[in-house]
Amino acid sequence: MSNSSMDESVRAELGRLRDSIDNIDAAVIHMLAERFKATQQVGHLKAAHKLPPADPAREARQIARLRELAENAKLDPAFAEKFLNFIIAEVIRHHETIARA
Ligand SMILES: C=C(O[C@@H]1C=C(C(=O)O)C=C[C@H]1O)C(=O)O
Repeated sequence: MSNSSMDESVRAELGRLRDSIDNIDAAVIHMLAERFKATQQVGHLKAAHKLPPADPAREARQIARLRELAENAKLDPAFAEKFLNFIIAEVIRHHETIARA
């Protein structure tokens, strides 16, 4: 294989992989948008019934569940936990804003 044809096959493979990454990123964004739609509704429900924005017991159950899912999927469970905590922190911030409104 000459240098130029090897470069071309690498470029094509990189392009295929990046197309797949772009599709996955789009799916992640759409799934997050749906999740935030649901959590906003939870925020309004909690505010209407004077429930606290955060529910640490629920969070602990979710973290345990996601860590197990991550392990089964060969994803670093510590990363899965950090990722969920990052999202939950944003959700709680939204719930606090709703409760103050
Ligand atoms: C969405 C909720 O509110 C908070 C956010 C959570 C989440 O983003 O999954 C989980 C627990 C709560 O701290 C909830 O109580 O279900």
